[in-house]
Amino acid sequence: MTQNAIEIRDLKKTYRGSKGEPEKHALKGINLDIPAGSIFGLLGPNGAGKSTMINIMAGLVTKTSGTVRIWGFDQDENPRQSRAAIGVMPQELNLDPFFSPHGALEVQAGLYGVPKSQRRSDEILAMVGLSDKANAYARTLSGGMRRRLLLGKALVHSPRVLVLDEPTAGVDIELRQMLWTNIRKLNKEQGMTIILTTHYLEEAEEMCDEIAIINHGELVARDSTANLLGKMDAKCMVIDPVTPPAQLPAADGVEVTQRPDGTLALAYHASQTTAEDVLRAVRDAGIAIRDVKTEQADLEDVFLTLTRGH
Ligand SMILES: Nc1ncnc2c1ncn2[C@@H]1O[C@H](COP(=O)(O)OP(=O)(O)OP(=O)(O)O)[C@@H](O)[C@H]1O
Repeated sequence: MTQNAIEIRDLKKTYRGSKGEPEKHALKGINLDIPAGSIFGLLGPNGAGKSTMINIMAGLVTKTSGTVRIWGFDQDENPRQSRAAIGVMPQELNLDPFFSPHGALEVQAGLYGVPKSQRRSDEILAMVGLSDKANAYARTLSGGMRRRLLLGKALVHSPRVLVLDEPTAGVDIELRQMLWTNIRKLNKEQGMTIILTTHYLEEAEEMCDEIAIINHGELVARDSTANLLGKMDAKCMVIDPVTPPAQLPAADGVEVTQRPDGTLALAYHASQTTAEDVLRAVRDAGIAIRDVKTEQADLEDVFLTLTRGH
């Protein structure tokens, strides 16, 4: 077994500008190793370059320069083996309306040269919960069913590495749980390396062992989820006082601002200060609390924190 499922070296992608627009440097020299057997999160704001990177791995977009090895196979030197090692569940729900789910899996298996005797279409349909729709027209499938079928299609050639581009964007809780369960199962039982892009910090926190963050085509962070979340523990408690405060609360590690609506925003780091410490500072300042809520750092804040100084 190779140690790294993916090895990316100095990967660059420049899109030519259309109609007099300047060219776009979507990836500016990425170096990244993704350990075999991990669940790896690729995070970044819109336009950061995530899809470009994934599509290069999948062989759907041509890189400008650099090397990509998938399961030890260099994409340029061993295109067939590197392609066989990876399966991709795309973001768009593009399915051929004329194929049933069973038909779609068979066609996909054919494309990858999987012999009939080794096809697992029924097993895959059962896994993604589509057995009862095996022979229905794709156009009669709901959005959630289509997404499950796309996951199934990515699995027909039993890839070592599974890439999921925004697997749970806009899906309901039930489907999200199902996708998460399936992904964990593939990782645990088959040792499949999973790479997923997501906008949801919660998803990354719950699913991923390690995370890379890209911004403007550059890698700005790469660490274990635990370490990154440690850096992302900025919280904010918002207090609505019964009467305007005579003095502002003061405590170590707490930054207080008065908002225009009369509420007090108390920013702190959960790893250093507890909510109880913050509340005590409020009470010590003689402030009676009408209402209280907490705001968590979202990906946007995390980015600001992580990219500050870059
Ligand atoms: N075919 C293309 N031609 C020109 N520019 C492109 C093309 N595809 C992407 N880009 C540009 O490259 C940059 C990176 O885009 P990319 O889709 O990889 O980002 P992303 O991180 O996947 O964003 P999202 O989360 O919105 O999918 C963006 O500025 C985008 O406008």
